[in-house]
Amino acid sequence: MTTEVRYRRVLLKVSGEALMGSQGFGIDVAVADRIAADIAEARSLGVEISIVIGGGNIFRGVAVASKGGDRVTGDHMGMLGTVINALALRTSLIKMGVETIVLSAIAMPEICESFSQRTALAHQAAGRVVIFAGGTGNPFFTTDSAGALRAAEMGATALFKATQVDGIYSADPKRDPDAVRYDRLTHDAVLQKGLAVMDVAAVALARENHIPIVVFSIHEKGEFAKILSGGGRATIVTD
Ligand SMILES: Nc1ncnc2c1ncn2[C@@H]1O[C@H](COP(=O)(O)OP(=O)(O)OP(=O)(O)O)[C@@H](O)[C@H]1O
Ligand SMILES: O=c1ccn([C@@H]2O[C@H](COP(=O)(O)O)[C@@H](O)[C@H]2O)c(=O)[nH]1
Repeated sequence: MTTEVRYRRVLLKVSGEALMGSQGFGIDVAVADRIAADIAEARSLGVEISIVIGGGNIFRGVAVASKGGDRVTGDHMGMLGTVINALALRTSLIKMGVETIVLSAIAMPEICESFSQRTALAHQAAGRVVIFAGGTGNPFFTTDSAGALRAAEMGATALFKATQVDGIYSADPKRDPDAVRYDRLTHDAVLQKGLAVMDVAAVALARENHIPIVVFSIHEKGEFAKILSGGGRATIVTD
């Protein structure tokens, strides 16, 4: 079915941290299944969706660096965590009947195919959901930057960040109860105000490629499809 939607081709950045549910670490399969159901619902609107998955539920390189360890090794560990998450989300999507392929920025041919833009576009054209694992494949980046990068490479008309909060605030709402939520912002304003919901490199790359960013809560069931259909609760960042 094809319905009237805000965006026809989107890159969805899924929070790794959200995957752990209330467990405190790792993957709660029920949460992965729920996120997969939301993706399947959005797809049924006729939207082409590719996904970058984070790794915050498993490992972040800065955790090693903050304890005096080697940042690059820590980042390698973080990127490997995103591959684990990608395999879990693929399993959940396949259970929902959604044809899904994992492409990794770091070659591991026994486990999944390697990323190339050509391969990714071919899978997308064949109607598959593509999950990009391994971030950008480089240390000192995040999966938000990978999201902006893959959005540009896939010709996505929006970058959706499905995260722990329901939009962008004047400060981190988890730390500042007086933080005020924005409905709309420009890329420039996000950068100038130093709003840390996404890293600077990701916002700058989206700005350069005129890709809107949509920040919404991953915890609200059905929100992804609602926003695509013109409703829902999100902060929308445009030029
Ligand atoms: N100005 C802000 N507006 C909204 N959230 C903010 C802001 N500043 C900081 N944050 C925090 O940023 C977090 C989202 O960033 P982050 O990418 O680290 O998490 P994530 O989406 O769970 O990703 P992952 O687990 O994949 O790394 C929010 O949960 C929120 O607490
Ligand atoms: O391009 C990338 C993407 C990620 N990393 C490392 O992985 C972890 C997990 O990613 P999150 O975006 O924090 O969810 C990240 O902290 C980095 O350590 C990377 O090195 N390069």
